This record gives sequence, structure tokens and C-alpha cells, in this order.
Amino acid sequence: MSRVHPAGGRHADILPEDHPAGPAEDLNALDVRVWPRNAVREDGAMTVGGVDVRDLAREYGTPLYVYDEDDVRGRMREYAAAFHDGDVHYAGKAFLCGAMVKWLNEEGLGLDVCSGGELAVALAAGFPTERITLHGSNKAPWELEKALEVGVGRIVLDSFEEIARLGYLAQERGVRPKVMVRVTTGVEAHTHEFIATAHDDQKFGFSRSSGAALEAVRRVVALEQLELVGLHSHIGSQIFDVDGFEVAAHRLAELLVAIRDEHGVELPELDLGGGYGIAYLPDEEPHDPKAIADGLREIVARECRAYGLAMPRLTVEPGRAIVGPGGVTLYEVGTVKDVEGLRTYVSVDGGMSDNLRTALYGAEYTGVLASRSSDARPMLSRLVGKHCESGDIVVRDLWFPEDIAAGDLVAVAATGAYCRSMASNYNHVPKPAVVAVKDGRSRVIVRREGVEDLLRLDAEVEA
Ligand SMILES: Cc1ncc(COP(=O)(O)O)c(C=O)c1O
Ligand SMILES: N[C@@H](CCCC[NH3+])C(=O)O
Repeated sequence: MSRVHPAGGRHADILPEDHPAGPAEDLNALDVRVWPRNAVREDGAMTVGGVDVRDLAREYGTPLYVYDEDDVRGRMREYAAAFHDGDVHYAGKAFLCGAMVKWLNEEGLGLDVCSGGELAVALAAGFPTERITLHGSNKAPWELEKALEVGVGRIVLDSFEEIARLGYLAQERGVRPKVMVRVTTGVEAHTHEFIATAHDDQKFGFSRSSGAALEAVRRVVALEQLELVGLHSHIGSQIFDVDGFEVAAHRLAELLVAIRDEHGVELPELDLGGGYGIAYLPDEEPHDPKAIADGLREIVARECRAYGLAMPRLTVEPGRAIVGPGGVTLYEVGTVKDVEGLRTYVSVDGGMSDNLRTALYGAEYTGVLASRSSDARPMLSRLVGKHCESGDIVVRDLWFPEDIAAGDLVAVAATGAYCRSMASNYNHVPKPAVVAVKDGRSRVIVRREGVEDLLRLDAEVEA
């Protein structure tokens, strides 16, 4: 099936039925909804944080992850202000490095880590341990021990084995950590199957419907060594619709009542996780942090009133919404291949090793020719990487000007979350550097890997 796109341009006559949109009126425009707040074009080329992308590519090479520091810090501040009466624990899995930890500390946020590795980054960068929450669906004993040794603020319990293990380790050490029980509320979040986390048939948390959540609470309460402070729920990621949060809050409130009735305690904290969607495409409308905070507060307050409970202190754990929109990935075009009658494949010097999300979730992105502007006609394109997989797609459908060519720089929007943190070395491709830009200056915050770094780990080759 095909239809002719009225804007014309190469391949416009084969625009697939399911293609989300035709070409923008101006292919050079940088829509504020998807690009970092400080991204503009100057003399044709894109600048981020006042730095020309051509200078970034010359100085640091490509592919390159670029973070607009003011954008990221601005979102941290907005979330902290919106949840002024609660806690915002940034989910480090979205992107973590020493600079991020320092920004979080300076902006007064907390940090959610889900492995000993993430915890190590936080500790190395001097993050206050009482503002750290340790997550993880299968924490190793050494990770639990490390958390107890440094005194993290809270540990979120995810399995019966872990309750027993942590109780034992805490007793050995003579400490009494604060813990939460992660509840699988049975909510079917409207998002990709792989990033929904609260329906019954998956690995996270204790199921509410089977009674496992209340049994977990019973076991924790029975262990003197653990201080139960609340329940935790994370329904999934890249969610726009508040219904799921409402249902989760309602089910959690019912559990809080059951806990009060059985144990005579009202738990003082409630962690509702993260999951707030961001715009990857210009037609997506994310909620602003204040609307999210007001909405969640209202939902929980309503449930508490209905059940006669005191309002617990709310914690949220946004990752993507803080760091996603402020990041872009810069690539250099290597080849442009016109597949007659279908589309044009524009290949860049990275791909699924620096952004797995398209291959893994069918995620959608948008991108532009960034090193210059062009008035050439739009051409239906697919931005692909250099890996040996036909699924190595960065942007499935996008419109580039017909004159795009080898040596041009392309920028892909909203790649600040879950791109560097999910990067791999597939095909022995080293991971790109990460730079922060601000007020016309740039600096490396994570160094580029080299092939020598990969060889260094190979026990049977000489590096
Ligand atoms: C427990 C928990 N909290 C917070 C997050 C952050 O999610 P997001 O980046 O969608 O806000 C995740 C990831 O999905 C998570 O598993
Ligand atoms: N990695 C996912 C989200 C995190 C899921 C973790 N619970 C993404 O890129 O969207």
C-alpha cells in the first residue's frame, strides 16, 4: 500500500501507509519539543549549548553523545520543585556518570541505583549515601553488603530470598536498614511490553493479586533487623496516560489498609516509581512535572481520604524525563544508498551499539542534517548504522534533504536516556564519548573507548 505525499520529493510517491508523518515544512527546523532547550541553528549548522556541532565533531570525533547541561539541570530543578513535599530519586539506569551524580547532588535530588556498579559511580562521585535507594530484581549478596556498609537510605526488596538474605546480613553487621516492598500492582501500562513492569506475568516485585505482597510485608515485619518504611510500585516506562498510576495508587492504598489492619502500623512512605513519557517525535505531548506531581498527589490523597489513612510521603523515580530530552547523538554520514523505488538508506558511523532502543523496542526517533542547512527536496530515508544486522536501524522513517552526502553530520534527538547506558561493543565497536555543553563551552564527561580498551580485556591477545 502506498500513497503520494503532497509535499513531493524523492520517494514521496511510496510513502508507506503506516508512516507516522510526511516531511516537515522546513527540514531544517529544530522542533523545541524534541530537541534540547538550547539547540538552535546558527549560520545553517546546529549548535547545542552555544557550541557548533561541527566543532564538537572535530574536537571529539563521532559518534558522540552530547548533553545540554542546562536542559538536564533545569529538568532536575523542575522535578524537585514540583515534588517539594516529597522526594525525587533520579533513576540512574537512564544515564549515569560522575558529572550526572554531581549535578544531582548540587540540585538536591536523590538517586536510585539498581546495581553495585551504579552504586560505585555514586560513591566515587561523593553522593550522600542517605539519599540513595538500592533497587534490583536479583541483588547479589555483595551488592547488599556494600549497601549496608555505606548506609544507603533505602533498599527496595524484590523477592522472598532477598528478604531473608538482607535480614541475615543486617543482623551480622548489627544495622537496621530502611526497606520498602516492591509491589506488582497488576497494572497493564500502555507502553511497549518490554518496558511495562507491573502486570502479573513478569519478574519484578511481589504480586498483589496472589497475596505475595502481603506475605512479603509479614516476613519483613517479623525480622527485627529490617525497618519497613513503605511500599514501592513502578508500572513501566514512557507512559503518557495517568490511568495506570491511578489504578496503582488505588491498589497500594488497599494494601496499606490491609497492613494497618494486620500489623497496626501506617507506613509513612510511598514510592510510585518513574515512567513519565517524553517526546521522541514532535507530535508527542509529555506532561510537565508540576502537572504530574499535582496529579499523583491528588490521586494518593483521594485514596487516603477514602480509607482514613494519613498521607504518606511520596517519592518518584524519573529517569528518562530528566535526562532524555537534553541529549542528542551526533553521527557522521558514511554512505548514502538509494534503494530504487523504496527509500534511501543513510548509513552512519554508529548504530545499534550506541542506541539499541530502535532494534529492541521499535522505538521511534527523529533526526536532522546538522552540519548545514539545505533547501533540497525531502527524501524518505532510513538512518542505519554500521553493524552487521539488518535490524541495525537508528531511525526507521525520516526525511532528509536529497543532497545529504558522506561527511555530513546528522543529529538524532532525545537520546539522553537509555542510549549510553544500554550501549554495547557489538562488532568490537568502542563506545562513543559523552560531552556536556553549556554557555558556549564543551567538556568530556565520559571518555571515548578505543579498540585498545577492548583488546586490554582480551586475555589471549597482546594489547
Ligand atoms: C524501579 C524503577 N524506577 C524508575 C525507573 C525509571 O523509569 P523512567 O526512566 O521511565 O522514568 C525504572 C525504569 O523503568 C525502574 O525500573
Ligand atoms: N530501558 C528502557 C526503560 C527502562 C526499563 C527498566 N524498567 C527504555 O529504554 O525505554
